[in-house]
Amino acid sequence: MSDLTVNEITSILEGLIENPYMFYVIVDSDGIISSINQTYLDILEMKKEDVVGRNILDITPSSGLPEVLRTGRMDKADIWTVKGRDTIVTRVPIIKNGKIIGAIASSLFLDMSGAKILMKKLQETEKEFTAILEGLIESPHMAYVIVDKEGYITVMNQTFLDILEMKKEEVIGKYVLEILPHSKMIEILKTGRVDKADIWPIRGQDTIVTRTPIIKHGKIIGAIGHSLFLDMSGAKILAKKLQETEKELSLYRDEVSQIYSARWIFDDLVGCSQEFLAVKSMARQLSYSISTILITGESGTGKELFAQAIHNGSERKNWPFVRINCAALPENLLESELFGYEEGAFTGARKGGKPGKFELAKGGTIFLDEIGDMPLTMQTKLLTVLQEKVVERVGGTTPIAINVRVIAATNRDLEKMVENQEFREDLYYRLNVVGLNIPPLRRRMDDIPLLVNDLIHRINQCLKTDISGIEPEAIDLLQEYSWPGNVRELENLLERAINLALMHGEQLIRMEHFPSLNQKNKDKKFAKIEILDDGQSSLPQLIEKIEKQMIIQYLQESGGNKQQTAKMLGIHSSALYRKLSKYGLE
Ligand SMILES: Nc1ncnc2c1ncn2[C@@H]1O[C@H](COP(=O)(O)OP(=O)(O)OP(=O)(O)O)[C@@H](O)[C@H]1O
Repeated sequence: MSDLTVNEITSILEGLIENPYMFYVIVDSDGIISSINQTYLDILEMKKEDVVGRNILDITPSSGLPEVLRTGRMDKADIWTVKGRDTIVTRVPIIKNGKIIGAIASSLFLDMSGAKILMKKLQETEKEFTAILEGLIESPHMAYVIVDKEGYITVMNQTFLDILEMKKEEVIGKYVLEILPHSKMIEILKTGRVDKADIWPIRGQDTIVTRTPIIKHGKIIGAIGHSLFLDMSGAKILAKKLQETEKELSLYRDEVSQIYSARWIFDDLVGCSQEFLAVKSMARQLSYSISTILITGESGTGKELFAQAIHNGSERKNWPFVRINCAALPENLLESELFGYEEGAFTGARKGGKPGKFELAKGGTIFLDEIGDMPLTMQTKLLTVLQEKVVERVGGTTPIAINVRVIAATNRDLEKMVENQEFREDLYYRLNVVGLNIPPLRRRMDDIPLLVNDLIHRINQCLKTDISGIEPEAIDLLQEYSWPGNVRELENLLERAINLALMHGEQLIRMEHFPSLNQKNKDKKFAKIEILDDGQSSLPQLIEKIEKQMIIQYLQESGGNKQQTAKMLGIHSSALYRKLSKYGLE
């Protein structure tokens, strides 16, 4: 406004204000009227030309404008009677470059009948409010006290009086600390803070107390304290229920953390062969990352152990490790197991729904075992989840964000499955961000002595036995076998051997305690001879044929490990090398 002249302001206002319920007058710095609207002229019963150019005091002797011109102060909402009608007048100085160059008076006309209706409504509302307040104050479930700004009690309801076993006249007008020595009301008066839902004992009963200052015109004029009284019998039932629920909850929590936890750590993974150590060190590295991992390897090689160790070596170790066997469930169940379901999603759906494994694994790791056996339609759904990082429960519509590391495992040849269109190629690449291949036991026969000792120790603990060890010949026997069932098979055979040893009253495991292995080794050798005996070869030729066949067979069984093959053949490795070159098998 300060950049405009009085005349400019006048013309703007003249254009704007043609409101019959508003009147205004503008004067310059000398109090000379420069503009006036029709509404005001009608009140004065004068014409514009008789008013403009004259001093405001000539027209309205009691005008407040000269005072505004003198002081530069604004008059907000002054009640002003014009021809017997009350109006609210606002007077504003017009200031330009720090100087008062004029003033405006404008007023909103109040129609008095309207004002009366307003007043009546206000009174009614007030009555209603008072009734509500009284109702509240007299509520038997609520204790109430009000103090004035000095801390003297002005109101106390019957409930509070009953608790204190006092009469109204004994408390009203008393200093609050005299009646309630530990009251915090004085602090509220001093600080103006609000205490919402404080737990406070009143006569030995814990109650929920709220304390609020009463503020008028920015000043604290008192304070209210009220408490919600719990019916004690109800409260006790509630408390009992709460305790029971808490117990139940902690039981579930324990159960969940027991079920969904990983046991194995890297130190438990036994092996000293080059191949095994390389895989172990790679897995250790992977535990620091969050990438999805695909663990491949034959059945019983320790894929799940590796997955657990990776989880336990990661930052997620205190969160769940949730395993799901994708081969064990039919397709429809697999979906609800993985993603959960909402109440009423299908007949038999549990009330309240059920979280899926992805939800349960929140913050942790989900281990998708036997991923190669997942049906194609589920593969598509899994791919979407991995891409979008949200799951939707079966029958639900709300997406749930998941923060889960995925480790998948399979003993199947996924690449071949992709070729045969039995496994989605895009899912394969999404899972195989990092691949970890656990070598079969026959490719790392050097691990056998260590593994055997570790397994004997574990089986001893489990069966509460005390087998002292194993004889070297038995170890040799174990190292000659091809272990199609890998470490799991070794574990089973050892357990059987321990039982046999104990039955014979022995503490040491010997070759004889592996009858099936002895038999298998014999069968294998006989089988080869039978196949090779064509009845036409001379003896030296036949011997050479047998030798060549055996070398090929053992090489295959040991995964090309020559040292291992030599051991299986019972010859020195240099002899094996000579024979390899003799038969063109290098
Ligand atoms: N390096 C190891 N050190 C100690 N024990 C091992 C090792 N590898 C495997 N085992 C033993 O072998 C058993 C089988 O391991 P695991 O279940 O992890 O194999 P897997 O490859 O996941 O098998 P599957 O493909 O059948 O699910 C384990 O219970 C464990 O006792």
